[in-house]
Amino acid sequence: MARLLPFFCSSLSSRLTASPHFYLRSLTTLPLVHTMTDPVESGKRIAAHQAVDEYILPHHKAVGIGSGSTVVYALERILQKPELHHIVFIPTSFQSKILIIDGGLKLGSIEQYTDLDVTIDGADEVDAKLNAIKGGGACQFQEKLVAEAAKKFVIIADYRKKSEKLGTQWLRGVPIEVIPMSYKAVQQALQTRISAKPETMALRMAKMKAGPVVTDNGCFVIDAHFGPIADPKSLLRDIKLITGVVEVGLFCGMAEVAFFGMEDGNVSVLRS
Ligand SMILES: O=C(CO)[C@H](O)[C@H](O)COP(=O)(O)O
Repeated sequence: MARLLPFFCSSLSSRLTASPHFYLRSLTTLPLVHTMTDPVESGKRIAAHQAVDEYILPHHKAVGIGSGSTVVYALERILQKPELHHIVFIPTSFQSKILIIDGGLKLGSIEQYTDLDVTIDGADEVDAKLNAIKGGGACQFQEKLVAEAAKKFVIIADYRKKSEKLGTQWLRGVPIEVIPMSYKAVQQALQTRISAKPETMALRMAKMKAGPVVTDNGCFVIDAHFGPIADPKSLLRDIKLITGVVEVGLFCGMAEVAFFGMEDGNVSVLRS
């Protein structure tokens, strides 16, 4: 686990380019380090462990697994609980598929399992009404698909993600997945056709590769920052109506609960 941490402390883009086998080997073969000095990593872990303990239960049959660095701690907890190992786990990205496989857990697909007991996932920002910005790892389409298939959608995050209003903590913008040939048209429409104007907007570029980030679905991502978002649902609706938009990283009215690992070592739980 200790070797796993520097990898996940690195930037989102390097997360996408580094080999997932690196941390999965660490997850399954290295002794776990139980004392953590980094409050962010420790926050992710305590939130993830408590959420798994409360929401992933031995009678469950199919569970969705989100993407990102916090989800690794959910997998860590699942691996510690043999009574959960009969469950089929449904990934939301290449990253979470490899996590499930290398953890020796049962892998299913969203085509096989359309009704899930619960989906557990990280987030980039969560407001007081449990609306969330997601897609920092460019996985928002599959994450939304798998979250919508679940009876319960559970968010796990560290204290930095907790906010009163979306757009005030996560300043990189709302991730918008688009069909590649449409990215210019979508950028133009974002400036002219929706009521909330983006303050900043950029095509997400890859690191260690010339050109844009390409999602697991072969699409591009535009990050559009709108400042504090007054009405996340109506912004979501407006953006989705733009031709070329595949999915928007605004998850409105979906989460049943969010677990935030706080700096003081406690977990703050926000329920709907
Ligand atoms: O939405 C996501 C990926 O598309 C992640 O869940 C989100 O970016 C949070 O990541 P992390 O747990 O690494 O902070």
